[in-house]
Amino acid sequence: MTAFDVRPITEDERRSTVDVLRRSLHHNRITDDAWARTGKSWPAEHKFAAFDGGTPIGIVSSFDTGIAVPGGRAVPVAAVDGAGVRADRTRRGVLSALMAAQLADFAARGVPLAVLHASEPTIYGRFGYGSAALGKTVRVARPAGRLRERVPAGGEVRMLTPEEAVKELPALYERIGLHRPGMIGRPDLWWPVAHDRYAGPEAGHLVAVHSGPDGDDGFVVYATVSRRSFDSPDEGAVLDVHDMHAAGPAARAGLWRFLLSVDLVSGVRGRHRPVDEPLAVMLADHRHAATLAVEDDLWLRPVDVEAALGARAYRAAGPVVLAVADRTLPGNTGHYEVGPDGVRRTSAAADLALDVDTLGMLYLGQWSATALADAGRIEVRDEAAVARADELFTTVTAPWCGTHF
Ligand SMILES: CC(=O)SCCNC(=O)CCNC(=O)[C@H](O)C(C)(C)COP(=O)(O)OP(=O)(O)OC[C@H]1O[C@@H](n2cnc3c(N)ncnc32)[C@H](O)[C@@H]1OP(=O)(O)O
Repeated sequence: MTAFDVRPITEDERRSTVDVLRRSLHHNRITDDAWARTGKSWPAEHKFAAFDGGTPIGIVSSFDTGIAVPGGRAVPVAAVDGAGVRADRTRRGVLSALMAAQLADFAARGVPLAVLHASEPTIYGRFGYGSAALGKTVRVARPAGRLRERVPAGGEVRMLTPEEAVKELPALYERIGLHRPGMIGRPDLWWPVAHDRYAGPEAGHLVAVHSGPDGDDGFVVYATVSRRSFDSPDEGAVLDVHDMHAAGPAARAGLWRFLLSVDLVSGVRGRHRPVDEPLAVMLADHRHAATLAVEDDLWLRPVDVEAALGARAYRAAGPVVLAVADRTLPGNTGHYEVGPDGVRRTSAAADLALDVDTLGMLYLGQWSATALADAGRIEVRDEAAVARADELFTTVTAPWCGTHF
């Protein structure tokens, strides 16, 4: 067993703790220049570190923002944007102690939900996080891949200079709004690292904006992966979409039309796109779009189960009583009646029993109760309640985060 103390970090410990995270993810230590540009993204606030003597050996970090939940409300959320333990101290309970401190802090501050993107899917279930929104990796082959004629059109796409992108993207993201369950707000501290991709000294990304009848309504940040030769269409560059948001179908189509029109390109690839983005059926030949992978993207943990359940809307169906078990935050363990008229704790017998991480999977509408029961994640005590839970929790639009953090 390694001896260590867990406590919030001080202002002076920001840089040493960002390096613990970076080294755990196999990045070099941050340079002075990069720290000067992006250090604002790593404030001391909301960070817990494990220390051996004065030396940090593990770190968890989060920032506060809002998340769209089914029904359209934006609810406060803690976005966990870093977790790492020094390689010689792993598997000794350091992350467990940090997560316990962080979750206790979220609960004490009344934050109803926490979210993260996981480096590995086996880590966070034990801390109550469930895989709540998937993302797909798509590739459209060029030059054959082109949009059908009747796909919405009419707007304009213009490329931004790095300076324009730094100035315009934050307001544009806000204007587009959190229109899908799972989308999160991007606070000021989120942007410096993003800006570095198109405006930093090693910037490899380009930015294009779509304008419709009411002004700017979509943007794409993409990188060009060049090839050695342009001798055949198969050997052109690949455009890698890093960040793309659109306010509606016309803006989305306009941005894809633009990407598919760039010369000397053999393919356009997007990672962690919404699973229901209808890209294939926007193409003249849908086989020119291939889904290469569907992966876990956003993980969600109800921190205050009653407040979390009460924050989202439900479709019309009879109520169900859920028995929720939560080992890390035992105050959540209990029975909850969930229906279109609201949510309340109850002493009534449970229809369905599940752990809090499975509730996280159900919450944004990605997984049906039927699928989770079939997978053995929901214990069914009343068979008829499964169909009611499907109806209550399902969403028309697939959840999607679309923000890397
Ligand atoms: C939100 C994000 O930032 S995602 C990025 C996460 N960070 C990384 O992937 C960086 C590289 N990895 C690491 O730094 C560390 O291995 C961490 C942070 C993932 C885990 O830290 P540790 O201190 O080793 O975790 P800890 O000892 O508390 O493990 C708790 C349990 O999780 C299990 N576990 C921890 N990491 C992993 C893993 N990568 N894969 C499978 N199981 C794991 C442990 O075996 C242990 O299980 P047990 O309770 O049954 O004994």
